[in-house]
Amino acid sequence: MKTIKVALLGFGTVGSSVYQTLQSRQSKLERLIGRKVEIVGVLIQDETKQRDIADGILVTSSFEELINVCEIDVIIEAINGIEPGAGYLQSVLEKGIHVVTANKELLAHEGKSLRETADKGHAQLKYEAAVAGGVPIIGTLQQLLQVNHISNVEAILNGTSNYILTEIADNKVSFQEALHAAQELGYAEADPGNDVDGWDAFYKLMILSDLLLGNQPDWTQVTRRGIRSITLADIQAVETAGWKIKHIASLQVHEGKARLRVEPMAVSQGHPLYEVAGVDNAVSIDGDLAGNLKLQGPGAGALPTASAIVEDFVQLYKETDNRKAIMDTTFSAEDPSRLQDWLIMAPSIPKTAAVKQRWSGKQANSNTYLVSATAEELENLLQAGRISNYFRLAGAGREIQDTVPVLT
Ligand SMILES: NC(=O)C1=CN([C@@H]2O[C@H](COP(=O)(O)OP(=O)(O)OC[C@H]3O[C@@H](n4cnc5c(N)ncnc54)[C@H](OP(=O)(O)O)[C@@H]3O)[C@@H](O)[C@H]2O)C=CC1
Ligand SMILES: N[C@@H](CC=O)C(=O)O
Repeated sequence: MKTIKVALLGFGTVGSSVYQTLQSRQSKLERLIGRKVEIVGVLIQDETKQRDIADGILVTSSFEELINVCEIDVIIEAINGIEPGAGYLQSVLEKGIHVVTANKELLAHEGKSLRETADKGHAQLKYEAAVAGGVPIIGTLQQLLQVNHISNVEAILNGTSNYILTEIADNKVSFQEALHAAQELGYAEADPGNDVDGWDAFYKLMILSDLLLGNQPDWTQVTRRGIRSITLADIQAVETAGWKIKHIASLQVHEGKARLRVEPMAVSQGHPLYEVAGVDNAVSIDGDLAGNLKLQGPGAGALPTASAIVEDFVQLYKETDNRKAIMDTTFSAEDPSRLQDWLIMAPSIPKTAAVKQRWSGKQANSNTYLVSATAEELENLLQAGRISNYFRLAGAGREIQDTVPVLT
């Protein structure tokens, strides 16, 4: 069984997280792909930096050394900017080495030419991580929405901008403080101007344009506005009017013509992007058959981006047998003695009931109780005919803070 040999270009926020994910998911990868995966080399810029990389893996600042010394099946690229990455990827694709990249700036500029080289070299070029971080929008559009006519895509594509707008609105921090936090969290680009001036979302929109329309518009015809000029006063005024400011990339097709824009917009409650907060990205798609679909999740950061990259990597090799289970797990029976949180509809719950009663302080009416109880205790209440209905709690707010006996 031949081992798959992988080289990483870049060992920053994304590259190091891909490294850790590939190392820690060895057995899962082997089960999915049917082959061992070995990282053979890492390209970096600064050889003096301390890095947590296992002995035996070549760490070098010379691309030539990496390519000449290591036998490589797949290159995972996570460095900044167009060059030197574009030149590196052209040369490896020519040789038939597969590429997985997170680099949207490079793809927006050179995607077409890289795809042509990949075709000639019989190599694959994958780039899920380049648009919307951990949200699988590329795969969804490529594989699952091919028959639909897509008339409208509206998306939050820059995690840093969404994070900054949310922080200013919710925590009243300054623009600079919010940007600094986004940098600390590994969300921002090496040059954060790319984020806050709308370039990053613009590049991602161009990648979507390539994918959906087979081409990009004249860049000078595309509106591109960032979030730099937005103040807390703007945000508060817009929110008072019942709207929220969101940085949105859009692609609208009308009468056979596409219009692309990147701009801060005021969105109303009920709009698919209204509730998208923090570092989350979301893509809302209108398909003529599917209707409106929305994909949402972390749009930046080490692990979500590594997730998209490693999923792409698996797709390069995944056996065609899709009946193979994705996860290797067994089933567990309900533990009747485990305390769980429930919303119970009941006229009253007797003090004698073996239920530890807790009240959230948010009861909608006097017949609704939030209780913590085991499945057995709940069953007893049901048997006693005390409960008209019950629901296990899910989502935010299920941590009940105050412990107040409900009944006297
Ligand atoms: N951060 C995120 O959330 C996301 C980032 N991306 C994209 O992934 C890529 C990497 O981002 P990120 O990890 O955040 O960036 P970082 O700045 O954290 O890391 C960049 C890495 O690339 C290396 N590098 C830079 N220039 C060169 C060069 N000329 N030759 C060799 N190595 C070089 C750096 O080397 P050294 O360590 O020596 O400085 C570093 O290891 C970018 O294209 C970014 O747009 C995509 C999705 C999400
Ligand atoms: N800087 C980017 C990183 C992911 O693409 C962002 O904030 O979205």
